[in-house]
Amino acid sequence: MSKTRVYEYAKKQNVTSKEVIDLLKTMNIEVKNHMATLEGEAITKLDASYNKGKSTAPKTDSKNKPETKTANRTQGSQQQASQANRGGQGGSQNRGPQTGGNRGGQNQAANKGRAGGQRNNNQGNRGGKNRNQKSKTPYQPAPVKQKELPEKITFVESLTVAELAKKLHREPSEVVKKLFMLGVMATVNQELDKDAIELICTDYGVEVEEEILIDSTDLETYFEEEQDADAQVERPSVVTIMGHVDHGKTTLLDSIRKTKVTEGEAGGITQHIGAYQVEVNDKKITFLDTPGHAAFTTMRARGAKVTDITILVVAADDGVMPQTVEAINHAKAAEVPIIIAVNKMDKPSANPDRVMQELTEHGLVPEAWGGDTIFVPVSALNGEGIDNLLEMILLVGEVEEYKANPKRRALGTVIEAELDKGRGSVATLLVQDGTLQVGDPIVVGYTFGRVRAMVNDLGRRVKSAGPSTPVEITGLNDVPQAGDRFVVFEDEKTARSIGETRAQQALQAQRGEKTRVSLDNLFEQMKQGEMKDLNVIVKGDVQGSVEAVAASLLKIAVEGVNIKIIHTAVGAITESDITLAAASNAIVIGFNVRPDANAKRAADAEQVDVRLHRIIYKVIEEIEAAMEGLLDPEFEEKVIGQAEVRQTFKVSKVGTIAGSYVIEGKITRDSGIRLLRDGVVIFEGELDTLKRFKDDAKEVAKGYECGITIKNFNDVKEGDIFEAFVMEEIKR
Ligand SMILES: Nc1nc2c(ncn2[C@@H]2O[C@H](COP(=O)(O)OP(=O)(O)OP(=O)(O)O)[C@@H](O)[C@H]2O)c(=O)[nH]1
Repeated sequence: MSKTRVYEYAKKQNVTSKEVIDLLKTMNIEVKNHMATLEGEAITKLDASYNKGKSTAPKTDSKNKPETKTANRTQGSQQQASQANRGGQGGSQNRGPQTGGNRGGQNQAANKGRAGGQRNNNQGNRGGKNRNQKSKTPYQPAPVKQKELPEKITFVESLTVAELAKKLHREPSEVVKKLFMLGVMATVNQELDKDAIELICTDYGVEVEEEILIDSTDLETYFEEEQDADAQVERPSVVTIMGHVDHGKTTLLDSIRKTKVTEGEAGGITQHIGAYQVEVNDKKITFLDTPGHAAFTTMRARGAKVTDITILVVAADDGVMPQTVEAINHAKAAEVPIIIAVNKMDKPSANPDRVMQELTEHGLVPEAWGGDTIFVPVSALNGEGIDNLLEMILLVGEVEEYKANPKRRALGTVIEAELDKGRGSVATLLVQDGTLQVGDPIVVGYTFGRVRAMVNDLGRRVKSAGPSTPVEITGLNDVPQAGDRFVVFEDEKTARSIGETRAQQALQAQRGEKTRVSLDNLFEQMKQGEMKDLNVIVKGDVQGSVEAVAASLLKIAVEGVNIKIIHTAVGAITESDITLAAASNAIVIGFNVRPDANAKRAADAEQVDVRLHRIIYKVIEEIEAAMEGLLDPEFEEKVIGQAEVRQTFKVSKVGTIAGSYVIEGKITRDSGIRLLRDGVVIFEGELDTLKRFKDDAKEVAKGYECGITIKNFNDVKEGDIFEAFVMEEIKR
């Protein structure tokens, strides 16, 4: 059954969202707010309740709701209608012949289909059953000499009658005839939409599938492709190290590399390519060795999820510092597991308990204290505890089960890239899935090429690189950017054409940047259902004011909006705050602080909304005002036209099509519809299809004929009147 949001439902019933929410409460159905989605069952219950309500209400003019009798009928027919509607609908021109003849044709086809073997899919079966039950026309043998029907046909977007006929191994004239029987007037060269194609195929008992064309230039789609679970094998975890200045990130990365990389790789010269791999207990771990969350979040801001696990380095002699907190919030925002490395344990002043205590305040509770965060005491300087840390990484990797398919064409993300005088464009790529081979045609960000040479983190030339492996490649036309995606294609021609198209798109995109959330467009984005949370970063002059602003923000209660504070800190607004905001689609609130020059530039470039205030209630007022638009708008009904039903006919999959004549005003596709019989409202609901001949129509004006079907309602009779209305918003 269909889904609808609370406010949409409320609008339909002409009541407030709150009323609906309260009613749901009495039914023990909890919904958060007016944006919540209602499932079939809830809708059914609500419908029942509202229709009951109406039955007891005194009968009023035609503007009002149906009376008891009709309310019941509405209910009863809903199932029936949704059944009929399930497979979509065909064209609905009201020139179809008598229903009897119609069914006879279908029956014949259905039998034919079955005679041709067990090729009926679900749809075919369903259709076939229906026809068998209803049909009283005797079976007529099919013409003998016809070619056999195919088992299945596919199409993209639409087909002309001639194309469809060819696919079905039938004469176009036969298909035209059949369409006519089904109430669709079409010529041989006419395009048939999906519904009409399905209608015909179901009738023939031929399976049909629409091939959806994906946008091949959107690299993201290749990352989202569904993968064969059987082909998935374990892959190394990809780890990023973060932490406060001087807490030992670089030392830790060096120490891990020194102790592990050269083992079994004697003579290998480690080379800085932005990432490296180590081997522990016969398993590999990949480290991104651009420490710090700047790189981490920059990548995420560009849409790339690269890191599987974050190591948060906290110096035991210094404890949790501002950038520690920032790193935590970055990792949390990216939903990446965190392992704590309590560093500098060799120092006499080391106080690991204090680190644990302080991190607990940020939701990172050690296992020893009943939490689930792994803490590993280490000394990056003398190597103590490093093995333990690496084992913990393997453990988390095992639990999270990171997998990839080494057999597919490679895809992944750019870690670093630069222009080398001798070698041209040089890029370090992290292969995230598949295996990258020398010679592969590749698209990287907005550039493309062929992998000319590959060098691994030990400076060795390699021919292939599997999942989670970092490699440096040459052979690209241009220099990509860190965080860009790469995808390997089957041939160079495809890679070139996709690369070139993407370069063009990038140019165009620069002109019309995509919209980030700002208080100005907040309402619009929420209305379109694009946002449920408003992410906020709060920076302030002193801890007290930051806390006060955050607390007041959380108290804002506006239906449908959830304020989520993803980061708070004392100090000026920095570039790092802006990158986090951009990556998390957040707004930044500065209380008695300003952005520094870099942050200002970044905010402009990334179009992050930064709001500066000096008085708390102004902050709250501003946010509330932005959300105000989210309150339920009030609506007023306006009747826009009337149509008279001149003829009705039933089509098994579609339901009842009402061939109608517009006698007043106009009927529009998106108008509400009310069915009047002898001046009494029989049904009120939504239009399902509005057609002129076989084409969907946006609106049909006075003096024209049209075919109308109503959602979930089939009991239409000749002489009934459709009243079309729209709800107009009343400005507050
Ligand atoms: N005693 C001791 N000193 C350490 C340890 N780890 C790092 N250090 C020292 O701490 C200082 C900072 O270490 P780095 O590795 O540069 O710290 P970082 O976090 O990379 O610093 P930034 O790159 O500036 O953010 C250096 O002087 C290191 O020698 C440790 O385990 N024990």
